[in-house]
Amino acid sequence: MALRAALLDLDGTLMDTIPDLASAANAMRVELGMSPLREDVIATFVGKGIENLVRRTLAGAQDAEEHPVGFDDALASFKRNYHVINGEKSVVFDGVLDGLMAMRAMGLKLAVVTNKPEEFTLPLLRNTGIAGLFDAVVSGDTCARKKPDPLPMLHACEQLGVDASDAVAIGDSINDALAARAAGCAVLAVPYGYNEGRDVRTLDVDAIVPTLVDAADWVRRRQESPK
Ligand SMILES: O=C(O)COP(=O)(O)O
Ligand SMILES: [Mg+2]
Repeated sequence: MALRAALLDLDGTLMDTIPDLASAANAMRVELGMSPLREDVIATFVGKGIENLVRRTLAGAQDAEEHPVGFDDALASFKRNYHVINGEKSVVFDGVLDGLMAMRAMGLKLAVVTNKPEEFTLPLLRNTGIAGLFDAVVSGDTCARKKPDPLPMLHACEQLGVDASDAVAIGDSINDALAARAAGCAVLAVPYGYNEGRDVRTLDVDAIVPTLVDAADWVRRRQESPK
């Protein structure tokens, strides 16, 4: 079967959002009387949604307690700070616009499937001018469960009116790879994102593509000789 849709991860795949996420995370730590963390350390905390980012930032480590003391205040502080700077230093990665346009030209429907909550996702897509390229947006709080659960991928396919087996998910992390596999989608990974600090070569994916232009080429080849 020919592919009919692509499901794009946001943080680490479409956009480099680490400068803004790290600023908000560090503003939160400073408000709570803690010292700021290095940006590259905070980058390893991104991927499982902002509640996890806040937990990990409070702990200064990936393994964090489920309900640390002061979590609600910390989350409120993070959100307040992130609303102020969301998008300020975030940039669309090289190849994203050309890759998305190539996929659209091939007739694919496009959706964003991100763990970022909708209140941050929608303004970010609008302010960077790429919102109009997508037929659907599934955010971290759209469904009852986030990636790595398959639900957001399945919901995006439903919104686009395609079977999950006719969609390719493109992401930067284990959360995308697990969700896409469990949903029955094809799955590609980009190597330039975050993946919680791990090498993307450890992921179970159909291919690693250097950019979204290469992802579009992979789709084109697959349409020419379907499996
Ligand atoms: O919010 C996160 O933790 C990561 O978001 P993503 O799913 O777009 O990578
Ligand atoms: Mg990501």
